[in-house]
Amino acid sequence: MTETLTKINQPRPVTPLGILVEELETTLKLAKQENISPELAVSLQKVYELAAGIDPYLEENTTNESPELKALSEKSAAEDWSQRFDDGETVRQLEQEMLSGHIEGQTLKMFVSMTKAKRILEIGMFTGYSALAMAEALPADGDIIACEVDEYVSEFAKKCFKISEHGKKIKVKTAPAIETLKELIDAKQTFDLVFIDADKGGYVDYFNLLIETDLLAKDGFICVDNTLLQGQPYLPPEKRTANGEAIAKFNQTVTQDPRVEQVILPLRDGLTIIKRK
Ligand SMILES: C[S@@+](CC[C@H](N)C(=O)[O-])C[C@H]1O[C@@H](n2cnc3c(N)ncnc32)[C@H](O)[C@@H]1O
Repeated sequence: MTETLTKINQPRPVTPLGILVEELETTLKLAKQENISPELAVSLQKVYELAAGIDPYLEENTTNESPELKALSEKSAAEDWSQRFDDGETVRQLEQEMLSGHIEGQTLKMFVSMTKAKRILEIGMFTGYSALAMAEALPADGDIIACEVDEYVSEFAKKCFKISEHGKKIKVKTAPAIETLKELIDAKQTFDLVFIDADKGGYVDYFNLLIETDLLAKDGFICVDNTLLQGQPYLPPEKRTANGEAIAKFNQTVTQDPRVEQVILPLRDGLTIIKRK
């Protein structure tokens, strides 16, 4: 491995749990400067250890990612995304934190195996981690259509797919996802599993298109990422960003929709699983 690939920037916390652990570290530091009771000190330490131990424990006890996924993840972390944006190579500011990673990738792989999905649609590919993770669980004649709006990151992902025997199952569509979805509907395409992980403001439209057409197979599943968006949907509404507001609206839309049933898994930044009733 080259020196550049091993020099990995540490991702900032972008999940409710990651943010909670960071806040607890600050709380502990502040508490140590105060004259707090030994009971409060013990209690705070216990709260911190309970929260901070979860992610490392999940990492330790989840099947390792493949060498190809590990390489893709390291290559994505080593890329200077701010520079690519400043140079006009990407159409928006991308960041390594967008990548789903080991635990979510393995979860998606499990869903593909459990549902015996053969056709997958991904809306929002970035450097291709989740697409390749799902491709690894697909049978040889399975396929994934991966939608990505950014040309630079599409090419980045395609290069990573070439080093995996499963990469050939992934077909990248570089265009706004809504256009690709409409093309797929016109072409009467149907998917067993759809993973939504793109612009949060588009989630409601993607969901409605999937449910109202045959794009989602009759007994198909939709997985939706970031549905806890750093805690914003359940924190005071006045503190929400535009993305937080979009996710709060999306969750409410799904909850009130009588055509579907769903569950939000508190995995990473929240992963919702939806099926038609
Ligand atoms: C969170 S990342 C996807 C991460 C990826 N699924 C993974 O697990 O590694 C979101 C991606 O969606 C793309 N995107 C944003 N808006 C889009 C749109 N309207 N159509 C297609 N892709 C879009 C962004 O360029 C970005 O690469």
